[in-house]
Amino acid sequence: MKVIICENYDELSLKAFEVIKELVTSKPDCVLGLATGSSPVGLYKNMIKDHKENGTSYKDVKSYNLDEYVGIDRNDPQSYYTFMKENLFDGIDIDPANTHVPYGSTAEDCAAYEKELEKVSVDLQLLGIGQNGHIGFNEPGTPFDILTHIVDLTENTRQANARFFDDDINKVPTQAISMGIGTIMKAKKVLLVANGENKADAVKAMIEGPVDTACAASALQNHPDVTVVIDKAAASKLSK
Ligand SMILES: N[C@@H]1[C@@H](O)[C@H](O)[C@@H](COP(=O)(O)O)O[C@@H]1O
Repeated sequence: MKVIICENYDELSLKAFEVIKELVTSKPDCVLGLATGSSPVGLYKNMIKDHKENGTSYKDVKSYNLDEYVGIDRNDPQSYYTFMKENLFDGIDIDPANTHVPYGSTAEDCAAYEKELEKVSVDLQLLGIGQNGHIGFNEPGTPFDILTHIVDLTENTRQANARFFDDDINKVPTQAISMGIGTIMKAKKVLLVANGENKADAVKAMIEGPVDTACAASALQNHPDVTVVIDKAAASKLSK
C-alpha cells in the first residue's frame, strides 16, 4: 500500500484528484469505480473545476458506483444517485448513459449489477472508509470474496450517516445494496481517501492491523495497487 499523508483536506483532495486526472488523461475511455460520502467531495470539486477550466473530458469514461440505500427512490434527495448527480455528474461531461449506480433490494438486482460490472474492467476504484472500517457498505464480518449483495446496516453506520437525514437515525435506511469486497478487489487500482480523527482507528486497522474480516478495509492489504491518501488527523494513530 502506498500511503500519502497530507496536511489537510484541501491537499488530500488535490492529491487524489491528480491520480484521477492522470488516469483520465492517459486513458480517456477508462472505467472509474466511484464512491459517495463526504470524503470524496473535495476531489469531485477539483474534477469539476478542472473540467471547466482545462477541458479535461469524461465523455468516454464509464462509471460504476459502489452502493446505494435500499428503499429510497432514485430521485430522492438522499439517494446516492442524487448525490452523484449533484456532486459530480452534472458538473462534468460524462454521458449519463455511461454512469451506473446500483439499485434494488433483491438477489436478482445484485446479480444484474455484478453482470454489468463483468462486462468491463474497472481501472480505478475510489473508496472512502467508514469509522468501523467498512468499504462500500461491507460491514465488519463480511466475507472477503463476497460480490454485490444486500447489506443490513449496522447501528454504527446508520448513526454516522444520520447527519444526511436531519440527524435522525430513524430516517436512515436499514439496508443497502453494495459492491462486495470481492467486487472491489477486482479493480486494477484502488484509491482510498479518508480525513479526520474519527477515521484514525479504521485507517490504522486497514494499514497496520491483521488482514481480518473485522476490518473490511484490511482486505486491501492483499491488493497489488492501492494508494491511500489521508490527512494528518486520519493518520494520527499510525505507528510509523
Ligand atoms: N457507504 C458509504 C461509504 O462508501 C463511505 O466511504 C463511508 C464514509 O463516509 P464519509 O466519507 O462521509 O465519512 O460511509 C458510507 O457509509
